[in-house]
Amino acid sequence: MSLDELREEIESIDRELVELIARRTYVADTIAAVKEERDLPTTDERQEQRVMDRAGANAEQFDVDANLVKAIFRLLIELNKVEQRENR
Ligand SMILES: C=C(O[C@@H]1C=C(C(=O)O)C=C[C@H]1O)C(=O)O
Repeated sequence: MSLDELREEIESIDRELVELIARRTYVADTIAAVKEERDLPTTDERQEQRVMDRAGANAEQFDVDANLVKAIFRLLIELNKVEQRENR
């Protein structure tokens, strides 16, 4: 594969990543509505821990750096909480 072709592959993966981030964020909107209905706080630390543990396990399964993947998930969780707070 040429450098240009490899970069095209990266470009396509980057687009998919953004699409997945958008989908995760859209779900947060629905979660915000459910939490508001049930009078629950935006932050759920036990759920965050489950998400982080799962991210670490998935990283190991795919042989990528677990700390790096967890850092990305920390950002995704914060993004979700900002979105949820804006929607309640
Ligand atoms: C999405 C939720 O809200 C928050 C965001 C989370 C996430 O982005 O995974 C996890 C827990 C909550 O602090 C949830 O409660 O599931």
